[in-house]
Amino acid sequence: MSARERSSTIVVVMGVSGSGKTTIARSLAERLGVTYSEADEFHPPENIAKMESGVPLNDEDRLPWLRSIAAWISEQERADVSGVVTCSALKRSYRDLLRTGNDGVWFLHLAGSREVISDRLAGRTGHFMPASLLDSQFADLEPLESDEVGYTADVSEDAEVIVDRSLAALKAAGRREADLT
Ligand SMILES: Nc1ncnc2c1ncn2[C@@H]1O[C@H](COP(=O)(O)OP(=O)(O)O)[C@@H](O)[C@H]1O
Ligand SMILES: O=C(O)[C@H](O)[C@@H](O)[C@H](O)[C@H](O)COP(=O)(O)O
Repeated sequence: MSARERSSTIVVVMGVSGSGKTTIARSLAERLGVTYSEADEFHPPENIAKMESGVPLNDEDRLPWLRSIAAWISEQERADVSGVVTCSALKRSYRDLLRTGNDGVWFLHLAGSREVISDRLAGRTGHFMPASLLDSQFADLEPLESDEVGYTADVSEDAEVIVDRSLAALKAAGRREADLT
């Protein structure tokens, strides 16, 4: 389907662990009135166990996980349904995999300093991801590039401000869902 024919949008909320993906994605999905999905639920159990034990995932570990998320996105697009999904999508090659064949993908990168994000992880409880993996997340991170469709938000802002700015960026990009908010 060409960009002109495309009508649904899938917002992929990306960034390192603790950047606010879950917080922002939930709120964005609610404001847009669209379906929401959490990337952590697509990990095979061995990936979760690996992260829990303090070992970062590598490209090989992430491949089946990214393929499952891409399949979810394709399903929404085939049904012409819009949605929001969290996915760290740290590397450009991961994002290429997610957008290939999925014309409606629009990335929202939650970008911030190691200091701010590490403070937030220190305050988060009940999550399998250890804060000790944050350095490896930053080492893998390749920020959203200028030719990639989407928007980069500053995580030091309040969540409501990030959501408002993201909705404005979606609207500026001509995505119909944002007109309804
Ligand atoms: N913009 C924000 N301002 C302040 N705290 C935030 C913001 N976004 C997220 N948080 C808090 O930071 C922590 C990590 O956010 P979370 O949504 O779990 O990130 P991720 O899903 O990327 O790991 C949570 O405790 C959350 O409440
Ligand atoms: O690619 C990865 O290394 C993981 O997907 C990782 O980026 C993700 O962040 C974890 O699943 C932790 O979950 P949170 O991002 O929700 O902290």
